Amino acid sequence: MKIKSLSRQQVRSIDQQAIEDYGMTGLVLMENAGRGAAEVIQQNAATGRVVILCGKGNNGGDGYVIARHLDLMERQVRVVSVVEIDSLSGDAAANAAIAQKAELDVQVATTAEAIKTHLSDADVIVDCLLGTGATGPLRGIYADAVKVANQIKATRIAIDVPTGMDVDSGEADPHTFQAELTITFVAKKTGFEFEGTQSLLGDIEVVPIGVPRKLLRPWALAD
Ligand SMILES: NC(=O)C1=CN([C@@H]2O[C@H](COP(=O)(O)OP(=O)(O)OC[C@H]3O[C@@H](n4cnc5c(N)ncnc54)[C@H](OP(=O)(O)O)[C@@H]3O)[C@@H](O)[C@H]2O)[C@H](O)CC1
Ligand SMILES: [K+]
Repeated sequence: MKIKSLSRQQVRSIDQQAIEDYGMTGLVLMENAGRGAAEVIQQNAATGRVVILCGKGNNGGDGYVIARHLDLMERQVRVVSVVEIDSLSGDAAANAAIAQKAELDVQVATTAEAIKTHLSDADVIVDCLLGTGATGPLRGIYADAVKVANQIKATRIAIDVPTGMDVDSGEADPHTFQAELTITFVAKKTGFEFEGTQSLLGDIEVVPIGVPRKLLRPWALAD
């Protein structure tokens, strides 16, 4: 089923309906998102060390799921959290805890220098810093993290939306993550259609996250 581009509000309400009306859980949606993204990463960047930059919200939570599934594929993978892990909550905190209990390589780096150190041997950099919860210009360590990531010679893959890009308007912060590939959930986002976003998005792959067809029908593109 092809879904038309969705706004922040639309994709977040689909999330809410899947949970409230269909009884799905955020953890199931996050697992589907992360597993699907890991499979697309494996298809597009099949070798080398993957370093995943994680923020404090559910976009970051996706990163811990992606790490677990790439580890299962026997990839070398490292998570770099730009915030203290105990500042995470909900599904993101749950997946960070699973990753740590699984003894995955999880590092906390809250300065540009520390981030640079942990990115220095990356062949692939995955942006799980901010997704549809981002508002306004990049704050603090997030701007630093994107700046450092854009300077490293590696394949850059954005999860859901390149950090720094507004998901509705396509407006890009001066330090927006420059992706070769953007893996986005449920559907493309309205902001992706705007002038100048192509050079930041790279190729776009849409990953379904298990939301029932009936729920998606109102946004389906006529076949
Ligand atoms: N149905 C789906 O598509 C699913 C998507 N998933 C993923 O979840 C994210 C959305 O997660 P959310 O927690 O709502 O938001 P983010 O992770 O994008 O943002 C987290 C927090 O970051 C802070 N923030 C916001 N703007 C900025 C900024 N400009 N600079 C710095 N920090 C910022 C803010 O927290 P504060 O406390 O600082 O205000 C945000 O709350 C979605 O994109 C997908 O990746 C689910 O995994 C599954 C279903
Ligand atoms: K992102």
